[in-house]
Amino acid sequence: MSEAAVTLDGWYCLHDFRTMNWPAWKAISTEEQEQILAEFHSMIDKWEQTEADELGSHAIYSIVGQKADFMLMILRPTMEELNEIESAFNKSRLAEFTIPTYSYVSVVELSNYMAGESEEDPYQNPHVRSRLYPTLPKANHVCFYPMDKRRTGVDNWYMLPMEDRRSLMRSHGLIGRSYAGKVKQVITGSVGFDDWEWGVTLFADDVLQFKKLVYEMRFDEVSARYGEFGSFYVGNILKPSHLSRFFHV
Ligand code: VOV
Repeated sequence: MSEAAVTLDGWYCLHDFRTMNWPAWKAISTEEQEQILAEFHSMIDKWEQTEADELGSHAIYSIVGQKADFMLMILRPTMEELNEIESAFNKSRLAEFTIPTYSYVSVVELSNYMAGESEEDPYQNPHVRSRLYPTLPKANHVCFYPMDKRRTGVDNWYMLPMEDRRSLMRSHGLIGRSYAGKVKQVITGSVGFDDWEWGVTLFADDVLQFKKLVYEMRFDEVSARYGEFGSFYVGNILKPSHLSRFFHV
């Protein structure tokens, strides 16, 4: 049996994708739309307070293409809190005008492939903590997709010796690092939680950097040989101050 990777696990994560029922939204009065958006704004105000208190984080992006109109990404210390937020949104008036199209449940994950031999408790290390409990960047763009590592025939990631996986991940990390300052990644683990093994959420101010990074990684062995990918979602930041423009019909 291969040595299992040991993970450090941070905040729980929900990606919630919604499509707007624009015909229904258009059918109500402007006044009613304003009341509904005010309720949504007060929900976001609460999330912002939680983020300021460093007890969670969130991101709201409009999604380009027909897979969804917008995405809520929520990070919280417990699965119960994620569920409460999801449920509060579903009970809000705005939700009556949305159609759920996709969701993803996971937890922020760091693996020990790059970890050194240290006696310290990684959960006390400020750098590790900032990655396990991140304040999501307010970058112009987001890119989300779920992925697996292959388990077929000779290409079985889970049967590779730890040392081989470590060296493959080192090469992966080097490519990633060359995008420092351009793309920020949040890797969330979802084994036992959702249909794929990881969620990959990338943030960038220049949307083209997603394509460049993902493409470059396709040629790197860990992605070329072992990566399997789900649907990609790409979008633009939806700042609270721009919500009325987004919902204006
Ligand atoms: C923005 C750049 C970037 C950087 C710097 C980076 C670095 C690193 C490091 C150093 C490590 C290992 C330690 C840890 O931190 O966990 C990882 C880990 C991981 N990555 Fe990564 N990755 C990036 C980016 C990045 C992308 C774009 C993808 C998608 C792959 C692709 O082909 O589309 C990805 C995937 C992953 C996954 C699924 C894991 C977990 C693998 C496992 O088997 O456990 N990742 N990653």
